[in-house]
Order: sequence, then C-alpha cells, then structure tokens
Amino acid sequence: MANKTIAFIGTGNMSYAIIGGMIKNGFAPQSIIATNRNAEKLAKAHADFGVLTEQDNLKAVQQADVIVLSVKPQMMAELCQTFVDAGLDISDKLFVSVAAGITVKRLREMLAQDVKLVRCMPNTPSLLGRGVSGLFAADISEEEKAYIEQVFSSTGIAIWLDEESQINDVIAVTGSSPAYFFLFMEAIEEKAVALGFSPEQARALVQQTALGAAEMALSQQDISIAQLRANVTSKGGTTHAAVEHLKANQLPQTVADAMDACIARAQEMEQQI
Ligand SMILES: NC(=O)C1=CN([C@@H]2O[C@H](COP(=O)(O)OP(=O)(O)OC[C@H]3O[C@@H](n4cnc5c(N)ncnc54)[C@H](O)[C@@H]3O)[C@@H](O)[C@H]2O)C=CC1
Ligand SMILES: O=C(O)[C@@H]1CCC=N1
Repeated sequence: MANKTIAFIGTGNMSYAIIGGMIKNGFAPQSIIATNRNAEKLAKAHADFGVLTEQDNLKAVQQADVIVLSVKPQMMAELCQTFVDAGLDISDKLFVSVAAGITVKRLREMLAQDVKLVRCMPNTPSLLGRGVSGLFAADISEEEKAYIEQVFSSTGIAIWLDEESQINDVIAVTGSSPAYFFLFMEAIEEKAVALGFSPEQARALVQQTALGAAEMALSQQDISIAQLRANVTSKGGTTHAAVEHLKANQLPQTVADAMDACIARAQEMEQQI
C-alpha cells in the first residue's frame, strides 16, 4: 500500500495544494506524478515538491495505481474520453475525483466503465496540512480505503461520508468556505487601508487577527465559538456596536443563504455536466 503511485491529472490550484500537504507529511516525491498541459505549472510543482511530472496524461495513468482527476468540472468529460479513445486498461485503477458537481454515476459514464472510485471534496488549506476533505467511496477495498485516508489525512482532516449527496454539503461548509473567510478578510483589509493604514500594515493586521481567532477556537475546544465571540464583546462597548450592526444586516442569515446557493449550484452542475 505504501508504495502505490498516485497521479494528479490537471495539477492546478487544488492538486498543487494536496501534493504540498502530502510532501509536507512524508509521502515520497517519486510516488507522485503531476500532469498538466502547461509546462510552467509542472516545472513549479517539480521545483517546489520534487514530484515526477508528465505532460502526457495517458502515460501518467498507465504508470499510476491511483488517478486523481483534478481538472475543472467542465473539462472532465473531454479528459475521460481521451482515456476511453486510447483504450487504456483502467479496470484495476482506483480513481479519485475532486470535481464539484459530477456524480459517481456520471464519472463512470465518462470513463465508460464502473471503475473503483472515490469522490473527494478537499480544500486549498491542504497545502499547509490544514485542509478538510470529505470522502465518498464507491466499490473500493478496505486496503484502498486505508490508502486514500492516509493521503487525505496527510493534508488535514479527512472524513468518510455515508451518502454521496453529502459531498455537496461539504462543498458549502469547507470546500468553498476558505473564500468566505478571505472575503471577510478582504473587507477588513480594505477598510483598514481606508482608515489610513498602509497596505502592508493592513494585510499584517488582518491576517494576524484571523490566525489568532482561528487558533483560539482550535486551542480551546471547551469554549463554544459563540462564547469566544462573547468574550470579545464588552456590554455597551465597541465590539457590541460592530456585531449588532452585522446582525441587523443579517450576516448569519446571509452566510446560510450563501451556503444554500453553493449547494444549489453543485446540484445544478450535477444535472448539466
Ligand atoms: N480550487 C479549490 O479550492 C477546489 C477545487 N476543487 C475541484 O478541483 C478541480 C480543479 O480545480 P482547480 O485546481 O481550482 O482548477 P485549476 O484550473 O487551478 O486546475 C486545473 C488544471 O488542469 C489543467 N488541465 C486542464 N485540462 C487538462 C488536461 N486535459 N490535461 C492536463 N491538465 C489539464 C489546467 O491547465 C489547470 O492548470 C475542479 O474540478 C474543482 O471543482 C475542489 C475543491 C476545492
Ligand atoms: O468553486 C468551485 O467550484 C470549487 C469547488 C470548491 C471550491 N472551488
């Protein structure tokens, strides 16, 4: 199991992050193949992580035991068709798709056979070993499951899901949510600049505060997040004024609605792709 070869087909933002997490956590670079049409992206993956690189997807698939499909959802059918057209023997390969909005059923149609498959919904903090991945398995062995768990727990927290539909919930909660946090950080950063801080100061202030808040939550599991917020909020004080403004403008409901929009888009993609 430890000496399986894993190929990442379409090494862009997400695969780069997973590979980074794997390398940080001790996977051998020689057991990882990165592919991309773009030679510069491959050169970067090789320079940063020492992994093997290959521009020819078919060669990478042939050499690997585990194939991570990591192109944009709209590119997936075209990619899979190239495997079918080449008549590759993929019957014994384990496929992992990180794509949003493509079901197991649809992926198997694209690959023209009922391959062993894991749907994974990771997120980009995987690069730092701080990722979260939701995993849904379709017809894989216990040994394969253990390998996949080893890969994705090397990039952070990995949880197995009982129902495929939960992948869409994971997208809303963790796959897309780094962007929600970044948007919040961007808003504070922009206002800090408007208040007169230099862009460098604004960035330093916002990122340190975000990190501090996350580490406080992480290190004090016995205190609820609501309580951590209350601890900053003096009665009749400044934070209270800010938080009341956010609540009066429906921030919690807006976030919940945004997460529903995320899930609805994933479901819509499942019908379209
Ligand atoms: N970016 C994110 O935060 C997350 C992305 N995902 C999923 O990951 C997948 C990839 O997303 P990103 O990494 O963000 O996109 P990306 O565009 O950064 O990476 C995809 C890469 O695939 C390459 N590519 C396209 N067609 C190819 C082909 N036929 N052969 C070889 N390389 C090819 C492109 O040049 C590109 O560099 C998507 O399906 C997305 O749903 C899942 C969770 C989080
Ligand atoms: O935006 C997207 O569709 C992908 C899936 C989760 C994060 N990025």
